[in-house]
Amino acid sequence: DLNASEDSHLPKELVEKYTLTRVLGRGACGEVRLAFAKGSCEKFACKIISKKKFSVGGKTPVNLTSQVMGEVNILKALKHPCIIRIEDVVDTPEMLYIVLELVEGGELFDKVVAIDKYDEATGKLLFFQMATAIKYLHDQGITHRDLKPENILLATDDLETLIKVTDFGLSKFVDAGSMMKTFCGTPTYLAPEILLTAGSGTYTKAIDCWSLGVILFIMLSGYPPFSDERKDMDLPKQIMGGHFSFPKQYWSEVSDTAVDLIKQMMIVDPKKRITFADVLNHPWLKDDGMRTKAMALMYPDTDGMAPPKLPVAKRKATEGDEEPTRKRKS
Ligand SMILES: Cc1n[nH]c(N)c1-c1cccs1
Repeated sequence: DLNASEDSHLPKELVEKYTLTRVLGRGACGEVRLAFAKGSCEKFACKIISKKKFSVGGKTPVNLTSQVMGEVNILKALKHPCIIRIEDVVDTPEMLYIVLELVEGGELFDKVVAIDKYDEATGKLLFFQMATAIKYLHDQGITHRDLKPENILLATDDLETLIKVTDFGLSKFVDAGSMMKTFCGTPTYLAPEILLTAGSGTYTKAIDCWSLGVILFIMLSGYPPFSDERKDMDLPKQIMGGHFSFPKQYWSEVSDTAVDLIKQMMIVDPKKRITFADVLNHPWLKDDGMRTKAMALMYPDTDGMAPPKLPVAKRKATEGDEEPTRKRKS
């Protein structure tokens, strides 16, 4: 728990509204603490980001802060049952505090480790929610850029549960040295074009499709398509060459339709890769029973009937849109 001295470092604007307690997790951009709203005692997850990550030579460029705040305000406007909601943001010269919706089912990553792998029906139910959430983000002009099982949270401990995507849209700011950070971790979920175009920074929303294809591969088999344990080929070469397979030993119980979708999501050439609109129309997801269950999880108060689709205000063109764009100079 935070002791008084740590608490004293928190900004007044945060402390007057929330009590921060134990650490829930540590992400790439800082730690996440359990927070209680004063008065209602409603529980939240407070992400604490040190701006030192953005700073160049110890100074945080003012325009970068306003860009981050601009981005955070766009994210605050997002509203989807499978996307973690931003409740509040407190900005200070040194730190950024983002108060987020709390879910208590843990990370997809830990669940797959615990159960070895998902049965196909449950994997499809969770994957459909993820694809729906990312399609919504893309329709708002936002590319996630860092999809991995750690950024997919589960609402409950049940196998068939609502999922929540988190950590979207901020990654291009938090790791200002994004090229460094992008390449300092293991590129398990990284699309080949990021490795192939390193330095030019051109990328499109299709990178999210690749990453979600890798996640689906892992959910249905229990192991990753690319591994740095391979002796004959290093990880970047495996990814850029699309060197992955579906050995019978692990894939005999998985339908050909599911395998076909993974293959289409993990096409190396982003121009040939399936789009999210087509993912959602793929035969594997043409499953009314699954969709009824998903709708009931996403819209529980409306016996699964989705609310009417409201016209979405298109964001100005920004990074990650269809045309390959130059990544923001870091
Ligand atoms: C965000 C968020 N909402 N609900 C939880 N458990 C989180 C966490 C992210 C990272 C560690 S915990």
